[in-house]
Amino acid sequence: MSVPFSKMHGAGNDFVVFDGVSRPIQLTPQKIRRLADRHFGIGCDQVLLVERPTTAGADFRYRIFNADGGEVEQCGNGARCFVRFVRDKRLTAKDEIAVETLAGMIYPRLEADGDVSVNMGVPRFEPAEVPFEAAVRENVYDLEVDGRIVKASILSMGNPHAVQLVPDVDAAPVNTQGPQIERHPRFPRRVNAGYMQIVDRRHIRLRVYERGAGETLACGTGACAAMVAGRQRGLLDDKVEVKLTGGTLRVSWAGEGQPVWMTGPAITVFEGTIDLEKL
Ligand SMILES: N[C@@H](CCC[C@H](N)C(=O)O)C(=O)O
Repeated sequence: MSVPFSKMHGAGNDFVVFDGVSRPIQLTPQKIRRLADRHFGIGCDQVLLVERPTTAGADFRYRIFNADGGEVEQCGNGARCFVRFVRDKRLTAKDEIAVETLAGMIYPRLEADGDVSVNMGVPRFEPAEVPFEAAVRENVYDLEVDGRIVKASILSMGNPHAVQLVPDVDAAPVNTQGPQIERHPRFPRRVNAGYMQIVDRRHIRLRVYERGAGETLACGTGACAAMVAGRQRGLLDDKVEVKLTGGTLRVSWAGEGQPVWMTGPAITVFEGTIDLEKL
């Protein structure tokens, strides 16, 4: 039986989105890999599934699957597309939505100009999230990669990130070193590897080698993690524009213990139907 889907993107990070509220959608890792395949499927970085909530007070449950088929905790660009999707499909009329994710609740808000802002929650640095014995100054850790020491800020935006400072993001070894960091033995659940160039105190450039998806044109949680990492190193103000390959996001963070806010676009590219049984 064919089911409807929407093909969406947020700053070029692209998604296949299913409505699991109106009908049950059964996805397996193998089906997700096939859907995400840019030659044999629809093609996307992540598959998103909107479902009824299981938590009191939540409006929806939002599930995220990387292109490699694995279910993950959080996706920032996806959260914005999620809002556009539930509004366009008339699954809610609310502007502010309480959303259950594997990483806990998030609270996205549709803005008057069509952009979406998301309260992405409080960044975490505690040992359960950061598998290193000793914190070092400004949350920067030494990682050994190919016999060389790489300095990275390690933190969780619900999902794990390792963010490096680089002088020129265009020349950063995103696709050579990124996969090694993603699967570095220090990260048993793997990690998203970010490369941040500081332009000035209110502007950064960023590329991210995403866990389970490879380099994407934008990573929302990666943008939040990079901004927090830059703030911890004393290099950024509390409101920053993050320029990614596929677009720009606005991120603000007042400091430790406070949530990170991210604002940016959420675009529907096309809609279609697909027979999940025949994948
Ligand atoms: N593209 C996303 C992050 C998706 C999940 C990530 N690859 C992970 O495995 O944690 C974003 O916009 O945040």
